Amino acid sequence: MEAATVVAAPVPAADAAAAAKALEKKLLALELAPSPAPAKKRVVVVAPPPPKKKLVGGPGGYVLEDVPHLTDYIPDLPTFPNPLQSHPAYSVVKQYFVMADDTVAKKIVVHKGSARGTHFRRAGPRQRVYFQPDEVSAAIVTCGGLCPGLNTVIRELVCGLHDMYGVTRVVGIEGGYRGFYARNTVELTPRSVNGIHKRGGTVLGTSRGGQDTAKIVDSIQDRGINQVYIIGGDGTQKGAATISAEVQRRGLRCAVVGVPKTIDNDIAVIDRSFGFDTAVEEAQRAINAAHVEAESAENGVGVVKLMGRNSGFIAMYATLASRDVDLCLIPESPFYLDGKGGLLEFAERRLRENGHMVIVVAEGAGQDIIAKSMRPADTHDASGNKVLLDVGLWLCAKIKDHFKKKADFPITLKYIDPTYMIRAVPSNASDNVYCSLLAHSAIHGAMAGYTGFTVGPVNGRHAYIPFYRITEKQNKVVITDRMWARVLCSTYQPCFFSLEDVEKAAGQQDDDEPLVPLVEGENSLVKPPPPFLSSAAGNGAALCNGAA
Ligand SMILES: Nc1ncnc2c1ncn2[C@@H]1O[C@H](COP(=O)(O)OP(=O)(O)O)[C@@H](O)[C@H]1O
Ligand SMILES: O=P(O)(O)OC[C@H]1O[C@](O)(COP(=O)(O)O)[C@@H](O)[C@@H]1O
Ligand SMILES: [Mg+2]
Repeated sequence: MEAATVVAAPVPAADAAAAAKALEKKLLALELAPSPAPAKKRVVVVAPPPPKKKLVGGPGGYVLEDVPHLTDYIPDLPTFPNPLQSHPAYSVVKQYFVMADDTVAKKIVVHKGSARGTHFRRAGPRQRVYFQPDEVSAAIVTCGGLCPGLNTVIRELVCGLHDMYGVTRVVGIEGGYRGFYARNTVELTPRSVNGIHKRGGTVLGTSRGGQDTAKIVDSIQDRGINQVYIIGGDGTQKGAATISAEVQRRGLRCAVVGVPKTIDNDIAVIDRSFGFDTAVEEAQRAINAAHVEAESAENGVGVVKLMGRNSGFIAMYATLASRDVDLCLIPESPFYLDGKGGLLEFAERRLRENGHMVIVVAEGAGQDIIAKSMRPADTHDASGNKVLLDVGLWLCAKIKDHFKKKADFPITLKYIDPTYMIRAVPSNASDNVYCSLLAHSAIHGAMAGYTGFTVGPVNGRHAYIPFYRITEKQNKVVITDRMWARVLCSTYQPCFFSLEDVEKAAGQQDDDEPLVPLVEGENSLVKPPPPFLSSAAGNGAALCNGAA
């Protein structure tokens, strides 16, 4: 690679302090808010200031958003030849080691004349490592909600460390973050984890909340742990970032590595999260059941609730895969029930046309509209995630009420909530392979002395991504992207968009993607909208009414 300039961009301490203060205020407000079922006591996270961002510039607008390295804060660390060099399986592999300065482009589609843009450090084994196998003491922890593949990642971390690098000291932290200081560790060996990938859940247990960074790092220090593998979602990765910052502040020779987990696929930057593929596949069984029930009844309605707190990816992909779904509702796309272009009008029309319909609803959909007719629970879980109102039950009640008023139109509605069943299954074949690659990439990074990163595929190539990149925003379905259009096109459901929704979605769209000027006419989403899109509907704001 061409000569690069190192530009260290410090995150202002004031920002970190303000963020910690805002979080404290938020948590305090939650603590004071009346709540019918108070959540467990939450621990306020007083985060150490995050380490400086490592940005490396190059020609043509090339930017490497690099990850920290142990040598950034511990000079003169000795290095050793990578044991893979003499490994019978790997030594014959041509070009097994990655080039030291290989990077992975965040954007794979380029436009003529555009800058080379953001890159991340390529994952993979390096020729020199910063740990001797017999001095490694690794710990693995799983946090947050369950997700298919957790056990596979645990297994592959243990076996990968052992088989590739000869590491024998690996412990599991039980019950999530709080297990660092509230529980004993459990020894993990290739033998003890051998068959765990065939089981759902996590053999280590998991939890929400219980985040005390200082105590966690005390435990890391006291136990002599020098590689920590933290498997979890967006909340967990935020926790990992604070742990990593504290480890660096204390000058510990300890690599802190995040492995992204979330069934919701809501983690930014990476192509997808493990368990998502399994979840979409498993969701098909519920949708099939709903379809069979709906088809077999007079005016049958099958409603399936799927997971997706803030991001509707499971619902969207399950809908596209199934082809039996008439209506897909996701958190990112607000909807309304009554009036022209509303959900109930659409349901009636679809039932009259087809005699049955299937609705897939993500658990985070319609929260605003439900809150208008239902007292919000106004409570958060131990990690600070908002507890959702049950959109599935609410929607079923609304549909039943609507058709009850129509004596000549009896319906049969069946509601299926497979959410926890889906989350509890073991990962499928493709997720299993993916989990192995994630685990191996994580190990290579830690052995090479990198720290403070989450591992994951970016445009198909595994990369080391700084924590701040993963935690700064969630991955969401962009309703003005082509993928959501595919859903609308396959279901012929109303799009319910208001101009406000479109503008909001446009703000979430990738800045790097220029709007292609149409050869003829205007882009339909650029104001003013064509007359057929602006027909005032139920709430007077819908852009299109789905009268397909
Ligand atoms: N902003 C945060 N800072 C530090 N730790 C956090 C933060 N948010 C969540 N955590 C911790 O991460 C763990 C998992 O978070 P949670 O949101 O429940 O699940 P997930 O990681 O799957 O999103 C919990 O132990 C929680 O205390
Ligand atoms: O009942 P729980 O354990 O709080 O889990 C419910 C939540 O967990 C999830 O499955 C995954 O969320 P996380 O990735 O944040 O753990 C969400 O879809 C869902 O809202
Ligand atoms: Mg989460």
